[in-house]
Amino acid sequence: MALKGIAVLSWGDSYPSGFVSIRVKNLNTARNFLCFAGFSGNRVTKSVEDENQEKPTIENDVSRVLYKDLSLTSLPKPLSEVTPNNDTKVRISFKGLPGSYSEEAALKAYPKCETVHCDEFEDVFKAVELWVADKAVLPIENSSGGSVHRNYDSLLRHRLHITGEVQLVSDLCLLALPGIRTEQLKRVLSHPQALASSDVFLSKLGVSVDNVDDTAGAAQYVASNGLRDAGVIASARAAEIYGLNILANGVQDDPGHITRYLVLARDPIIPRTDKPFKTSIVFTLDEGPGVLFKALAVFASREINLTKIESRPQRKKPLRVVDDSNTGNAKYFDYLFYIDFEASMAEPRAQSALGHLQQEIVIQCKMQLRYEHHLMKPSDRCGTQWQIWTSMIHGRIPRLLRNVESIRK
Ligand SMILES: O=C(O)C(=O)C[C@]1(C(=O)O)C=C[C@@H](O)C=C1
Repeated sequence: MALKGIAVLSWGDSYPSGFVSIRVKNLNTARNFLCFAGFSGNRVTKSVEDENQEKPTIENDVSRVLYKDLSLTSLPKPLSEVTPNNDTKVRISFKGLPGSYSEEAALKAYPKCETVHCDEFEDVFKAVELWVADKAVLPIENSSGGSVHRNYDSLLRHRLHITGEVQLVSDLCLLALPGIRTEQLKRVLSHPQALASSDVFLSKLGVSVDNVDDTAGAAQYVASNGLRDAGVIASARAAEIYGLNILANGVQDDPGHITRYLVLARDPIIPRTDKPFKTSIVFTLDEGPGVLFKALAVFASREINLTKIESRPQRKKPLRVVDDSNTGNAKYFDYLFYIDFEASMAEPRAQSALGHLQQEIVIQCKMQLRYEHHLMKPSDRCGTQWQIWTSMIHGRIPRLLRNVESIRK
């Protein structure tokens, strides 16, 4: 596994957010229920960094591309090197090459950050877990393709906390080598999502399409191989970095095509009420009529707005009844339900909603919130990751840390 390249870029904003993890267990059915929750601010409101900073230049971008590979085997880095202070930049890991939309999202959130590009989503998480990066920026859904399911699944397998959210309107461009005209293109390379999002435009072009891992990777590939018959769907920044021309911009079918990214960190933030917060939870429910309805009603009855609901099969126990014998037994998938709602866990209505969910919808459940009291060092990361906040809210201490670990595997 290799993390390739580090970049320094600009702009952004960050959100206050914290992260909550809830775990519930239905003792009646001996079925484990897990809730897993987070906070994230629901919109970028203000840059945390000085806006009068030096803007990115081609020289900076090229040097970024030329950064030598980072090997995770040499990690973790000493704390002093990775802890941002007045003199050091926040390091943000993302999937893709410099010039990808994920990097743009990282720069939107943290204008002066140093970006750490990773080949795989797993590496994006690991970069933060191993202290190569301070935070990660991860696409979680987009307005045309919906949820990025694998990243929902990955959230449960890793120890990171959701601490913010960034939304990026992607202006998709058609790029090609200098001197190449649109009529000369026989194929177009890009990330499958970017290709899908510009389907109408590409159909009119009458070209074949090739999937590549990320939009900037496609730009780099065409540029470095001198492919004269190939175009790329990528950002204007990718054109600048890899020396391609922009033949057309705004080629996405939906002009307002938005990708929503999560900001992940090793430490959660403390829930507050002075800014808009979003809380994310994940749980499983017992089978039965109206159970999901009752679970959602705990929010509706408190006028808590839900912004997202997603369900994913529970991998460790995907089926409730397994019967291929045609005897009439139904097969049920066991699902994890992910819900985002607009409220801070510092608000009594959010506490009471989750308390209600815990006490009445999911019987005898346990709940815990992830909370970090102090800066973690690599050595005590595991031990302090799961500080108990539940006792402050619910007057009891969760006892199921072990099970929380197991659902991640
Ligand atoms: O390939 C990139 O540039 C990415 O950042 C990834 C990604 C995605 O994962 O959805 C982000 C936004 C674009 O619309 C297409 C691809």
